[in-house]
Amino acid sequence: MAHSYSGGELFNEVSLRLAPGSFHFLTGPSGSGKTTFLKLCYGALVPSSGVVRIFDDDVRQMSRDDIALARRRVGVVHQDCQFLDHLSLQENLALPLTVSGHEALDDYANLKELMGWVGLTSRADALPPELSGGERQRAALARALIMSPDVILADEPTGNVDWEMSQRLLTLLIELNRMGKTIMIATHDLGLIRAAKNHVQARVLRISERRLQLAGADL
Ligand SMILES: Nc1ncnc2c1ncn2[C@@H]1O[C@H](COP(=O)(O)OP(=O)(O)OP(=O)(O)O)[C@@H](O)[C@H]1O
Repeated sequence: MAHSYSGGELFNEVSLRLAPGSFHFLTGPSGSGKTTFLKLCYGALVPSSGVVRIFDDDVRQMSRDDIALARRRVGVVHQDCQFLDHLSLQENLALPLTVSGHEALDDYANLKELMGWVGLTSRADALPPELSGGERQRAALARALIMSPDVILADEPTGNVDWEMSQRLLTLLIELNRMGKTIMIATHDLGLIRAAKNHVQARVLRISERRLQLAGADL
């Protein structure tokens, strides 16, 4: 698969399969294409050439409805964690359930349980602008989990938080992987990757010179 924007080719000859239950890190310099790669993985972009399959289906052959259905199985933790500022945190998190008319949360009995899991019970009624950076990051993770996804793609989930909070978020992501979820984390933070490797078998991929390369053990 290859992808270009009008500014030029970002990567070519990229080939990757995210095996169910695997844990991957995606790293590379700023602007190398990490966010773009994640967008290709969840069907927000189609590749300029080659094939991207989401759960075995070729994105190009999928209707918008097919992609929307597949997207329910993929939780995305966005870099900029956008929330609706006039709704409480709890209301924001419930939105995907309301919009889809579905009751997901299979791994958690209810929204309260999920909020407890990410340590945000006491902030349920807060408005998003009232949350700290770390609370927003945990809220973004919780929102990605509402539809009980099989795969979690996290774009810099520990950006803008201190080391202790990034460890807390990492612990949550490792716990999700132990529950059987497939995880891919795009990050600049090599310290985070090193910390993770003490607890989970993770492959580290690096976008470099328009290729996706397996990073060496010397990270
Ligand atoms: N929609 C777009 N149209 C044109 N160019 C884009 C678009 N989105 C991203 N780019 C460009 O593609 C390149 C890769 O962007 P991307 O956000 O994927 O990189 P990144 O590795 O995630 O960067 P960072 O680490 O800074 O978040 C950048 O040069 C960016 O300006």
